[in-house]
Amino acid sequence: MRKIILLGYMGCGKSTIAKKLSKDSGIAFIDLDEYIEKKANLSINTIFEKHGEIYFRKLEHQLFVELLHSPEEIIIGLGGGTPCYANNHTLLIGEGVVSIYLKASIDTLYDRLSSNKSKRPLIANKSDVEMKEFIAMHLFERSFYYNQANYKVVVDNKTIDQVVLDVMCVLA
Ligand SMILES: Nc1ncnc2c1ncn2[C@@H]1O[C@H](COP(=O)(O)OP(=O)(O)O)[C@@H](O)[C@H]1O
Ligand SMILES: O=C(O)C1=C[C@@H](OP(=O)(O)O)[C@@H](O)[C@H](O)C1
Ligand SMILES: [Mg+2]
Repeated sequence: MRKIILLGYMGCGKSTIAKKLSKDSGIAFIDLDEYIEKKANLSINTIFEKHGEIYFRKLEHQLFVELLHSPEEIIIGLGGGTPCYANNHTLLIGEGVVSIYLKASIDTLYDRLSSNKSKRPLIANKSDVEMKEFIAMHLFERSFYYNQANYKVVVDNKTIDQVVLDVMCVLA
């Protein structure tokens, strides 16, 4: 059954939109980060701290593939880095998969992430000035992978409901 995949940079709204889209459409959703935390019985922060990022990326790949192979139709909210490692970007296209890049500007990401850093190990210890530079560089590096998605929805200055409607239009 079809897999609806939401991807994009940290803070673009993947987890939030996946949840609301699920509520409005009746299609079940799984947030990949939450799935990883449940399977590892550890928070994302603790996985990074105790085992390191490479371990996290391997687990992320393994569990993403597991979800893609599940028999049900599901909405999957990825982590910001998922498409950028282990050739996961090649899994964003193909039969039975609809992938949507939730595209946000550096300013939108900065505004959302500056008050939401603590559970995101890649930015948790950065100052506001460092954050802005980091997001700009990192988004540039990752854009190639995000642009592999089947569709793109711009999220800047849109409410959660508006973004969900835009995603539903793509799926219709
Ligand atoms: N369209 C939106 N408008 C305003 N705030 C949003 C919107 N989408 C998400 N947010 C907020 O941005 C923050 C990051 O959202 P989240 O869903 O965790 O992003 P991601 O999973 O992509 O990292 C949260 O505080 C969330 O409430
Ligand atoms: O961009 C990344 O590499 C990451 C994004 C996070 O997910 P969100 O995009 O939901 O914050 C989470 O998977 C982890 O902290 C690494
Ligand atoms: Mg998330």
